[in-house]
Amino acid sequence: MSIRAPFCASGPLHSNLPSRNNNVVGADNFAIESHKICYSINTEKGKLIPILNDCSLKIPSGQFWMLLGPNGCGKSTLLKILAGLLSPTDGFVHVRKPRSFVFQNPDHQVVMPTVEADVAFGLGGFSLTNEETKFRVAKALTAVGMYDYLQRPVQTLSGGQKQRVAIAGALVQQCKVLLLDELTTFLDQTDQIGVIKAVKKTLSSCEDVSALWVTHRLEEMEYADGAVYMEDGRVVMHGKPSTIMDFIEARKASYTKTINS
Ligand SMILES: Nc1ncnc2c1ncn2[C@@H]1O[C@H](COP(=O)(O)OP(=O)(O)OP(=O)(O)O)[C@@H](O)[C@H]1O
Repeated sequence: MSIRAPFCASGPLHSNLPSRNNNVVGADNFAIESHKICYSINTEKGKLIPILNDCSLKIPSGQFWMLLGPNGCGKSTLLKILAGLLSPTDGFVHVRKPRSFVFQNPDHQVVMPTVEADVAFGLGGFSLTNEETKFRVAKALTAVGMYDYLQRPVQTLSGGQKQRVAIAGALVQQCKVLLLDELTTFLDQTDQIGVIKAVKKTLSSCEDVSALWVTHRLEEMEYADGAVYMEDGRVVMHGKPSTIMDFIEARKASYTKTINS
């Protein structure tokens, strides 16, 4: 799993969980599939706090999906489980690999002085020649519309540009699934649109890459192929964006109240 941040998960994913028939879960046409995931936290006083309950979803390969729901409903926790950063207490999860998790804060993403070096950083363990590295870096930066910034110092980039470089850092490792945690939170409106369009374009140009994008912004749904809606630690529904929008519209009063609180 590729992750461009201060902590990292390694080893086989959830090897303690039951394996299932491939016809039911983990089939190749789904990039992400979870079945009845539960996640609880043990407090120091020995109290068990349930965070996720029976979360099941299926996201087809090559698609761009959104994950929405009120504050505290469990979106980030679910995303971290899909990324392998947390292990579920119960249930089954299958995510195509390699997969990459990109964080909310653009300043936590970039680790090297120039754009080119930063994107190449993720190829450290790949034993590639210089030419191969340069080719892959150029391809990843082109996919997110940042090739012209190859030699730029990363500290001179805007937040949205840093996010796109972070996404290129994931793509350069030929990841199959991008897990994106509220990337537009710290960005101004132009950068927000720039990043979401870059992800959308990347998915059209890179064969078979899927993305799950956590957001609070309903206007971003116009870019989605599908959406997952959560409440109180549960996946309430997932499917076509229009169906999810209708559902949220019907609940808008409570949804708006919680996301604005
Ligand atoms: N380590 C933890 N200890 C205690 N509670 C936790 C912990 N991690 C998450 N929670 C709780 O689990 C719930 C879900 O958190 P999570 O961050 O997944 O929600 P979210 O939907 O991403 O929220 P937001 O939209 O505000 O980012 C919240 O009530 C949160 O306080």
